[in-house]
Amino acid sequence: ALASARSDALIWARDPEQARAIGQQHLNPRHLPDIALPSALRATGDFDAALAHVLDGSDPAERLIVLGVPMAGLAEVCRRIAAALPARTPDAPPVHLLWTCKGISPDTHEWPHQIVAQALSGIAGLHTGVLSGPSFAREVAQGLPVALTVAGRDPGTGRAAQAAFHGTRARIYGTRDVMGVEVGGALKNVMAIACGISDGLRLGTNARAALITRGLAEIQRLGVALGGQADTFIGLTGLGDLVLTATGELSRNRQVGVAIGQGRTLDDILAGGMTAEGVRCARAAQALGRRHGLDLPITDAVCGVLFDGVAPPQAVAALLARDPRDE
Ligand SMILES: NC(=O)c1ccc[n+]([C@@H]2O[C@H](COP(=O)([O-])OP(=O)(O)OC[C@H]3O[C@@H](n4cnc5c(N)ncnc54)[C@H](O)[C@@H]3O)[C@@H](O)[C@H]2O)c1
Ligand SMILES: O=P(O)(O)OC[C@H](O)CO
Repeated sequence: ALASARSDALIWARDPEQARAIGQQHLNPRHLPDIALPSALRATGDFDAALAHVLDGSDPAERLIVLGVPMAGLAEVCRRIAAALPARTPDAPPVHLLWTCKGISPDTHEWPHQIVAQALSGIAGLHTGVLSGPSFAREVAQGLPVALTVAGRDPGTGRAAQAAFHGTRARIYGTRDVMGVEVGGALKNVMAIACGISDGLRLGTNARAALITRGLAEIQRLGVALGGQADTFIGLTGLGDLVLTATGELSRNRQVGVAIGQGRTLDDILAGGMTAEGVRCARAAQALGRRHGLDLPITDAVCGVLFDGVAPPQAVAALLARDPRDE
């Protein structure tokens, strides 16, 4: 998206072959082989050179790093940045760092901002935030319009992202509710698996609408308990991303659910190495809910089906048989 309007966009890829294909052929053969990337897009396999390129930027929009790695790679990339960043004085020009990953660490139950803080806090002039919202990578790469939200403690981070993306097909909103944005991004993946299972079982569009609506209530319940703002969950990073992921055929989390509803096993579905963050974070979401004494029935049902051998029709029957309650 950035390279559609800027000549200074540079991708770092850890695989030099991938960097060469993106930088020279303007193609991403592994993930989007049929889409021509902007000719202005440059790429490198040299991590230090990519970092130096950002530090050389003359304004905050140029000194912006966007980490497009999954949860599993976030800590490692942040540690690499911490190790490679030259010592900075408090008056050094600000650098803004965003991450796009949506999830919870399955082992430690940490949120992305906590993982980033562990690796990068205390570095002078480095401001961090999360970039989230309804955004299938394929559609972004095709240059189709997209609206996203940046959440960061420093309002300058949202402004830097707005300036960087201005003139592209991406519109950026700002908020300071990092926790609310991260809970929405992580939990919508679990709800997309639930909707996929329902659709794989051919339970109909009424059932899907019910899962989206009650799923949103569940996301908001957990998010508010963890300190997020209730309004955030009806914005782009909550309702917006939930609707996209629960209904859009491009969603990998939804695809996992559909395949399970159709009778395939999780091991079989994930054997090709697909990234489906909802699978990795469902248990952590369940554990956090229990720790806070919250009722998260759809998350419980997804965990039951994914990990505890509960048959999908049995999970549906259990959800329907719950005691009646007010909405
Ligand atoms: N794909 C989408 O449509 C989309 C949209 C918005 C947000 N997200 C979120 O962004 C994150 C990344 O998603 P994705 O689909 O791009 O994932 P992906 O699995 O395609 O990985 C993206 C890139 O990160 C690289 N990578 C993985 N671990 C790394 C590491 N330790 N160091 C360096 N590079 C590493 C991969 O090789 C790949 O090139 C996920 O959390 C996802 O939920 C994805
Ligand atoms: O393909 P998914 O299910 O990981 O969803 C991708 C993005 O998170 C949609 O905003």
